[in-house]
Amino acid sequence: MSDVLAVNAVDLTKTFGPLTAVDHISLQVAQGEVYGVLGPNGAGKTTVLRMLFGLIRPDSGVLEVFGRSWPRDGVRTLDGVAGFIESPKLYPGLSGRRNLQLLAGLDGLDGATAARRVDEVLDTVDLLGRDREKVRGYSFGMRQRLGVAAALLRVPRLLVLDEPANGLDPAGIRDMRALVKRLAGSGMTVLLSSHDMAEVEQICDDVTIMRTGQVVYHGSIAGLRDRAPVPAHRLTTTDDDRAATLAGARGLEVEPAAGGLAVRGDEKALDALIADLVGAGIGLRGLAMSETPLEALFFMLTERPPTAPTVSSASTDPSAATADQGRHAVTSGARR
Ligand SMILES: Nc1ncnc2c1ncn2[C@@H]1O[C@H](COP(=O)(O)OP(=O)(O)OP(=O)(O)O)[C@@H](O)[C@H]1O
Repeated sequence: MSDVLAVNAVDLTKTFGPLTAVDHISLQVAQGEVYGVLGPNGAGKTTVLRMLFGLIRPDSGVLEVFGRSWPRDGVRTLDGVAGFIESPKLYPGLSGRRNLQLLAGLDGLDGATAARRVDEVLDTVDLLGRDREKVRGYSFGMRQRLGVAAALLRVPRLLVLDEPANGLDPAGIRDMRALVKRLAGSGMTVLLSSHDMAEVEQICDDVTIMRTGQVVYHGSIAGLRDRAPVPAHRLTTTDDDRAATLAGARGLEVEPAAGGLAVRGDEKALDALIADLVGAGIGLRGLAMSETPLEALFFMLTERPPTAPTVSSASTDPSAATADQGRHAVTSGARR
């Protein structure tokens, strides 16, 4: 495997009229890496992926895929790249298998090779057994997995998935995550966009977090964990007013929340609060973490005022790049 980056985006910017959808973003995805681009709706994730797939052109900046770029290499930029943006394009009136056979034919695979590859990829995405049914009858999750199968037909070096679990039910999310993990385990480079911190945490090695077109963090998931704040707990008691006073006295941040109080602060202080509640004769009806530490950090990064400084820093952690060193990658599954 060469040292060339799977994706190297430097200072990428894209505007739509007055809106700067992607604002001087940089990011690098090494070969073999599972890289997440994370952000809330409208952060600019899909716009980055569209630029990678050559569906739109950046206003400025450089975007290389395995060392190739659209202005220099045209459609060869997508050699070894597969995936899809938003949802895969499939023929609903044809079976899953037939869809894949057509695509294999378009890619010039001979009959025997095509048949073997189609079987392999159907097996990989767990659709063998349902492959002769029309796509029209597939669940949304099955369609997404068929889209991944279509991408895998080409034995890509880089697989780009745009929010692959978006809109899936819990079982569909579980299956899709398991599939992406399996692919990642096979050594394939994966670039995944998501708005779900838990998904990225489970699947990715490194992440770029975007907010309104800008990078607010990039670096390793491990580095992100080190920065995560104490998560909030949802506390429900028989007397929330007095419980709030006691929480405040213990130095905990407390605010009203649906069905009780949101309490944030040191775990020892939280333990002491429980003892205080018991001592004061206040009944405890519920105490549960209402977000994970990483979710707390994600909301902090993507919902605070935009003037706030970025969380990542170059400091001593080489994996924690600053925003102006930025990294990014995006893709879509356009077949050419
Ligand atoms: N073709 C376009 N014309 C005008 N505005 C656009 C266009 N494409 C995207 N935008 C705007 O650019 C911003 C970023 O959109 P983008 O789709 O990249 O975000 P995203 O992070 O992928 O969000 P989502 O998860 O909702 O898809 C949004 O404000 C969006 O409305």
